[in-house]
Amino acid sequence: QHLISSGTSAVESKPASARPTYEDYKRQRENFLQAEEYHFLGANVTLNENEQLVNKFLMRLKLEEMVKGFNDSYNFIPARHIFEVLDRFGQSKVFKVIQRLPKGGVLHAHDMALGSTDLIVNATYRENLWQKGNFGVSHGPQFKFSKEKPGKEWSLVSEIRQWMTDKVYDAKVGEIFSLYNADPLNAYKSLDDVWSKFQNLFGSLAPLITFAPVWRQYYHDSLKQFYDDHVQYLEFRGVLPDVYDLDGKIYSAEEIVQMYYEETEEFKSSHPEFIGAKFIYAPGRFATDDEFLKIIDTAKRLHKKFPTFLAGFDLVGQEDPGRSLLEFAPALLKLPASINFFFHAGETNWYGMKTDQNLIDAVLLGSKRIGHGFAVLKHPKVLKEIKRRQICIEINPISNQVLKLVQDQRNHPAALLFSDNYPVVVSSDDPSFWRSTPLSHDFYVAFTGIASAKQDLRLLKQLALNSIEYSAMNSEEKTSAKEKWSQAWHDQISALATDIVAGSV
Ligand SMILES: O=c1[nH]cnc2c1ncn2[C@@H]1O[C@H](CO)[C@@H](O)[C@H]1O
Ligand SMILES: [Zn+2]
Repeated sequence: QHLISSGTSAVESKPASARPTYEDYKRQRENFLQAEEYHFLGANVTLNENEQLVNKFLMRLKLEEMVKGFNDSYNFIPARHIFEVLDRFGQSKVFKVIQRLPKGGVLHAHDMALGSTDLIVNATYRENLWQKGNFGVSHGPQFKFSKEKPGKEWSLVSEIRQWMTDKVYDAKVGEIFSLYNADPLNAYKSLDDVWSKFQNLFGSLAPLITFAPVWRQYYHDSLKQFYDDHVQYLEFRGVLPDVYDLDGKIYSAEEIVQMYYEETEEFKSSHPEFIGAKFIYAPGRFATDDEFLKIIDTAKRLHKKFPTFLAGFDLVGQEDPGRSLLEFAPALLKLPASINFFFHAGETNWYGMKTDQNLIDAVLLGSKRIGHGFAVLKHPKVLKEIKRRQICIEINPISNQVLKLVQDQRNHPAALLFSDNYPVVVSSDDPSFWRSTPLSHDFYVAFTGIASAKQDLRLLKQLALNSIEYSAMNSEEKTSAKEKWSQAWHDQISALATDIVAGSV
């Protein structure tokens, strides 16, 4: 009898008193494997002729890389820390194909860590920038834009650049605003250790990046980098820090979101293939009750002023020491139901603590998507609910590695989500701080390191489609987004197919 196609499941059928014949066993085995593939994320996707050609090529490359890794996992990029293998991505042909594919949208990324470090370096070439202190081993100087010298210990960056040389100065800035370390496994002793450096990065970067002209430019240039990585849509989280200018003006939350909105509109009109961007207001989870009252008020005001550009609300910061969703629940439940929740939850290695319980609260509070959900496998009932309610899990593989939840991507819990068609998207969280591209590095790691060796182009296509489906766009926006993505996908697949036939890829 067939294990899968016959009505009786493996569990229902009694253990055989006799052993199966070899033929029966082989047939059952065949059915078993087929059933597994049947459940894969992407299994429902069909591929046309060109896509099949690209798929065959891509799978040959993927297999080559996997066989090399299977023989010696030291050769396998996803098995190693990204900082040890950053230059190896560029040598991978699979990576090159992934770079060219339209990947849909990034639904999980953060305001001050979107664009590459170059953008931060560029900002330090602006006039009126001052610094206090020197470049140390673990931290940099303080920065500030100001018409006048802010105090005795401050010097003009333009003057320091003269004696230091631009080359040296740029390199120092690049080092300071990144978690990159050539020896990452020794550099960071624990998750808390790397998180403290990570959190400090945001703090020290803020005075540089929150200068209004830089704020706009950084966001605009980041969108361009996403676009160049074939990402056509973005939903990003932001804390809305104090943005300032040379006249001493401090911008309100509304004014900051207005800047994002204007830059997005401008970018859309100069890049017609770009679908757009939305903003998720995501202040820190360390807020006191009093601060949270103000946060709630800001969320309501922003929701009123930007009913579509504001996608929703989230809370950010290290989850283990941070306050739990349960603590905020009374206030959160009073927010109008039209404000979507996109909570970070279960970004932890702990089990049975308040952190992984955030997953349950995220579900019960009606979160539309869950950021990371790293601990979700430990909560089968949550797994059931996210499928039933179609709550999308936003996985960020490289973030999880750099922030020390997983060392070897083959151990990433999202493998289960990929094996059983869960609602899931792949995102990059803070690509700036790990020197990765807006999405290609994470897609590559997910495709080769987390997914089954058997999962193919259909997985990548499904992930792109999911990023539209589970976005905060309304149905009309989604329809037009799908058109733009389909067009780009079709064009790139055709171009790839041509290159493959010509042997030029
Ligand atoms: O993966 C993450 N989990 C939780 N918080 C994060 C993550 N990445 C960035 N931030 C938080 O986002 C703020 C900037 O928007 C930062 O303050 C940082 O704490
Ligand atoms: Zn995040």
